[in-house]
Amino acid sequence: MTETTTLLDTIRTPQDLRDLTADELTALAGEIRDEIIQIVSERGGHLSPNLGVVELTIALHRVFDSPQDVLLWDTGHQTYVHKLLTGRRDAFATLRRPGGLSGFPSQEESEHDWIENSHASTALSYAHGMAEAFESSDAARRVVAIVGDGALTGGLAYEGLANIGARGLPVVAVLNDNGRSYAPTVSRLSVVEAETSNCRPLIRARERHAAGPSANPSGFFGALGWAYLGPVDGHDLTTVEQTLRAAAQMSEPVVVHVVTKKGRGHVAAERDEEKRMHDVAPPSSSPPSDPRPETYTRVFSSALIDAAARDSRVHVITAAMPGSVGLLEFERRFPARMHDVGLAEQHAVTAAVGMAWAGLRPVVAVFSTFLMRAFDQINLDAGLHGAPVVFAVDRAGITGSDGPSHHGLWDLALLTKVPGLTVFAPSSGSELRQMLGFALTLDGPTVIRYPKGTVPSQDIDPAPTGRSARRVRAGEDVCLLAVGRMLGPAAEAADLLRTDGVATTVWDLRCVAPLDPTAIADARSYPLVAVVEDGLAVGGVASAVAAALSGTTAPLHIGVPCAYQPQGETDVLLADLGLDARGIAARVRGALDRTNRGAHAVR
Ligand SMILES: Cc1ncc(C[n+]2csc(CCOP(=O)(O)OP(=O)(O)O)c2C)c(N)n1
Ligand SMILES: CC(=O)[C@@H](O)[C@H](O)COP(=O)(O)O
Ligand SMILES: [Mg+2]
Repeated sequence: MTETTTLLDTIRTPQDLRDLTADELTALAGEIRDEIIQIVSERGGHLSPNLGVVELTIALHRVFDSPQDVLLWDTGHQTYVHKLLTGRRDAFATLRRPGGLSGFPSQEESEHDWIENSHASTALSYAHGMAEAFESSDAARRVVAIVGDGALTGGLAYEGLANIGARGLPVVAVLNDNGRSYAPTVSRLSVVEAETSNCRPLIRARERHAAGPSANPSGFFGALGWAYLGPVDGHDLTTVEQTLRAAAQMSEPVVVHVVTKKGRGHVAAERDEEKRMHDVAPPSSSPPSDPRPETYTRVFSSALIDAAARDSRVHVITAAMPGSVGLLEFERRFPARMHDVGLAEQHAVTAAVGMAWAGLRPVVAVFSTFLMRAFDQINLDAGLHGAPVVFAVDRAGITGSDGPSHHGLWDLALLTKVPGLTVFAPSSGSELRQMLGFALTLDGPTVIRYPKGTVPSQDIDPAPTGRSARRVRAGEDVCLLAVGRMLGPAAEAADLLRTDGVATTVWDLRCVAPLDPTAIADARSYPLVAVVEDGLAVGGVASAVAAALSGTTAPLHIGVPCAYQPQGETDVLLADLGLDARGIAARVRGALDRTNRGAHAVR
């Protein structure tokens, strides 16, 4: 029996949308929501951002001729509808799986996709560049940037707005204003626009959309050289389409301000006060355990609350991810000391230096991958001034299904090059807790980097406090220097090596900048040293150890190649990279064999 053919089944390319009636479009929107809710519920992913842009995406693909016209999705987590309408409906069930559809746009997947990374606030910069090129070649191609209200709190977005406005390039910027990042969006430009242009709060301007769009030369966008259409109801497909068609005819930069509801059509999402079910974890394969397994993020959250209870100078800054980095309870306990600066990591770092200068003890809680855009601020605002800022760098190392733009692989290689920056890598929850308490006593900048996921069920050889590394087991053939969560696999690899008769010492480095002289002095006495890190193999901790051991044995670099790593299950990705016990042991055996062959060759 043939399965019932749905309208969605009939959409193979965006052109198939053109002939649908208004009723069919409404029915299609319902099918799309059902599909997204089903697949995300089964696999995890970004739920509410996508439910909020169903009508908008349909209208965009009816008005503009992708890929001749360019649709640039900022941050890209809200492109599931776009993927369903551009020939990927059959593959949609592979979303975020190894080898499956990416959770973000992917040029490899489709000619309709452009911006692959999920790092926010970039679309208008890409749009500026493409519009300049089309202008110079008289190419009749429209450039459309779809930017969330959260993404519009990132500084790079303003740089794009200013440049496009100054050049008067015919870019259409669709402001998808659902009032939220994860939490309610701070410093919402859309409110500024509504108030400035109409001296009315956005909520009253929402009533205005019924009167239809009107070009508005005044207001914030007008000051930057943009026309402004809206705000319009982003779920009223007819109005959105009309407004986009009006914008498509304009020969100047124009903002189309659509007001959408994050999670539209899914009651649980609409009621989720924390984050409107922005992202949903895949259902756990194991039965819920009580208590919940402890994660590094939850340990950080608890340790920070304890530190803040002891010291009123402790403040914390997040860049629009309070829940993801574990600050919700802190915010409930110390609302005046929790600062959400929006999608603005560079601002977060330098504001923290300002706080430190004025006598506070600021902590910046941020994903490793997103912190990288603030390297200059860490280096020359925090590092150069030796400011006592603590960076709680979450999601360090391989992170899993979000793929190459989310793995936190560059922090060790970059942050260990900042003079005076202390870098800790805890291997357990107790170490993380100790390190945070200790970092808040230091008079210079400190990084504590830790991975996504649960802490080891038991510490390997609980360590004394302080900065020192610690030796887990004594031996004399091989010295493994483990970084952070790599202590577990390194200790297991040591057990495997010992069954081969290879005496192996394992160090839990704990502090990777500056390196612990005790561990380095010990490592000098071994014929073979290996550094195991879930960061870049070249330029990271292993390179620092090689410099420290210079003149003696050059260490094995057991880490991640300098390449973009795919999406997948974290443990599988780590094993594929040789960062599990078997892989580490195999690398060491190989080095020993080469050493032994070399010794035989010399005789
Ligand atoms: C530079 C950067 N920092 C943090 C994030 C994590 N992040 C992903 S989506 C999101 C919220 C985006 O809000 P908005 O642009 O309004 O899009 P919405 O989800 O509301 O559609 C954040 C903070 C990111 N993608 N990029
Ligand atoms: C798109 C984005 O950047 C975040 O939503 C990210 O997907 C969350 O990652 P975690 O699952 O690690 O919280
Ligand atoms: Mg938003």
